Amino acid sequence: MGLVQLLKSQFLSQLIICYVFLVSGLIVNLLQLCTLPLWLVSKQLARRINIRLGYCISSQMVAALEWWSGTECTLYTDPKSYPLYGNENAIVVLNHSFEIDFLCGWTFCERFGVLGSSKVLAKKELSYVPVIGWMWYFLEIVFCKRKWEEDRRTVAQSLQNLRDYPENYWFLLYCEGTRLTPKKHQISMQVAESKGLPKLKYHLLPRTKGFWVTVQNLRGAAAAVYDSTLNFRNNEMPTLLGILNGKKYHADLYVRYKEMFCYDNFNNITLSVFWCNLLYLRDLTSPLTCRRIPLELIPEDEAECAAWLHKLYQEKDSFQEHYTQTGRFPGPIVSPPRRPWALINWLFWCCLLLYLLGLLLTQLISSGSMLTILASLAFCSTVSLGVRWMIGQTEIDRGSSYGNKEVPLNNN
Ligand SMILES: CC/C=C\C/C=C\C/C=C\C/C=C\C/C=C\C/C=C\CCC(=O)SCCNC(=O)CCNC(=O)[C@H](O)C(C)(C)COP(=O)(O)OP(=O)(O)OC[C@H]1O[C@@H](n2cnc3c(N)ncnc32)[C@H](O)[C@@H]1OP(=O)(O)O
Ligand SMILES: CCCCCCCCCCCCCCCCCC(=O)OC[C@@H](O)COP(=O)(O)O
Repeated sequence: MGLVQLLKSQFLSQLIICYVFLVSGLIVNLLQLCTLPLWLVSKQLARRINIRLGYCISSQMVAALEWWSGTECTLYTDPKSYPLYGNENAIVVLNHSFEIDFLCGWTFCERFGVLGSSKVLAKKELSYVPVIGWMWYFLEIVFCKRKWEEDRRTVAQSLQNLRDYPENYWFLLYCEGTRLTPKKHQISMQVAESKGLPKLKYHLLPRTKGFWVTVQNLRGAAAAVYDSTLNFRNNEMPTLLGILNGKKYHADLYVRYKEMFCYDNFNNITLSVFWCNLLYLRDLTSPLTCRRIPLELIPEDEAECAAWLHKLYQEKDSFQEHYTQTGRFPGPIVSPPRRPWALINWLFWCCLLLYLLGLLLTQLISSGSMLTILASLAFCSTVSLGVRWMIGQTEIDRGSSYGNKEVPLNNN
C-alpha cells in the first residue's frame, strides 16, 4: 500500500472529509434559508442562486468519487446524441442496484454541467436527512410517499412547478422504486408472473405510475428520455464507505440510442421518428435512427405507457446480460472527462473550515478547561455518529421494507 493510499484509509482523514462536508453543508443550508424572501421577489433568481448553492454540496460528494477515490466513469452512447446531453431537459431512467448509483449519476451530471439543477423523484424520508435532504427542498426535488393515492396529486403538482425551471436539468427516475435485494427481486418476479409479464434477471419489476405521471407532466418541457443502465467492473458492489476509504471503482454507464421503436407500427412510428430527428437532431441523413428517446414516442395512455416501460426494462435486462457475458455495453465509448470545479469547490471549503477548526482547537487547548475539552469531544462524537447515520441512508442492508411484502399471486 502506497503512502497516499495509507493516508486515505486513515480514520482521521475520513473524519476531516466528513467534518468539512457536514459543516459546509449546514452553512449552505443556512444560506439557502436566507434566499426564502427572494422567492417572493424573483423566483427565477432565487432558483439560480439555489442551483449554485446546491452545487457546493453535491459536488463535494462528486469530488470524493472522482478525485479522492479516483473512480473512473465510462459512458457508452451515441456520439451524435452526445452534444445534446446537458443542453436539454431530459428524464433519466436508471437501474437501482448499487449503493452509489446516485453518486455516479451525479458525476455524469457534473460532467455535462447540470449537477446543481438535477432532479429526482425521491422517497419522502430522504427530505429529512440534514444537508442533502434540506438542500433538496430548495432545489424543488419531487418527493413521494410511495403511496399512489397520496402521490398522484402532489407529484404531479411538483412536476408542473418544474415546467418553467430556468436552467437545464435531468430528472432521475428509479422506476424500480427501491434497491435490488434477492428477496425484493423474488417478490417482484411473483408480481411479474401474476401480471403475465416476462421475468427480469437483473432488475425489479418497474413501477409504472411515477414514470407515466412524470412523462405526462413534463411533455413539452423535457425533450427526451435517457434510458441509462449502470454496472461496475469485476462484479464489484461499491459503497460510500469504500469511496471514503479511497477505494477506486470502475463504473460503466450505457445510454441507449437504438432505432428500437420502428418495428411495431411501422408507418406511424417511422414518421414520428422522422419528425423527431427533424425537431431535435436536425439530421435527416438517417431518418430511421432514433437516438436518445424523444418524449413524443412515449404513449400518452396510462396502460400503453406502462406496457412501454415494461418493454424498456426487458431490454435493459438484455443490456445487463450483454454486460455480464462480454464485460462491456454495446456501442462506442464517449466518456466526458472530469472537470476541475468539483475539486476546486472542495479545496475551498477544506481550507476555510480547517483554518477555522485550527483556530478553535488552539483556543480550546489554551483555555485549559477540562469541561470545555470534554464537551468538545462529546460534540465531535455526536457529529461522527450523525454522519455515520447519513451514510447508512445509502446502505442497502439498512434499506426500507418497500417491495418486501408478499402479494397475492392472482393480483392482476
Ligand atoms: C448522459 C448521462 C445519463 C444519465 C446519467 C444518470 C443519472 C443522473 C441524473 C440525475 C441525477 C439526479 C439526482 C440523483 C441524486 C440522488 C438520488 C437519490 C435517491 C433518490 C431515489 C429514491 O428515493 S427511489 C424511491 C422513490 N422513487 C420511486 O419510487 C419512483 C418509482 N415509483 C413509482 O413510480 C411508484 O409508482 C409511485 C412512487 C409513484 C407510487 O408507488 P405505489 O407503491 O403507491 O404505487 P405502485 O403503482 O408503484 O404500486 C402498485 C402497483 O405495483 C404493483 N406491485 C406490487 N408489488 C410490487 C412489486 N414488489 N414490484 C413491482 N410491482 C409491484 C401492484 O400490482 C400495482 O400494480 P398496478 O398494475 O396496479 O400498477
Ligand atoms: C465529501 C464526501 C462526504 C461523504 C460523507 C458524508 C455522507 C453523507 C451522505 C449523504 C446521504 C444522503 C444520500 C441520499 C441518497 C440516497 C440514495 C438512495 O439510494 O436512496 C434509497 C432509495 O432510492 C430507495 O430506498 P430503499 O427503498 O431501497 O430503502
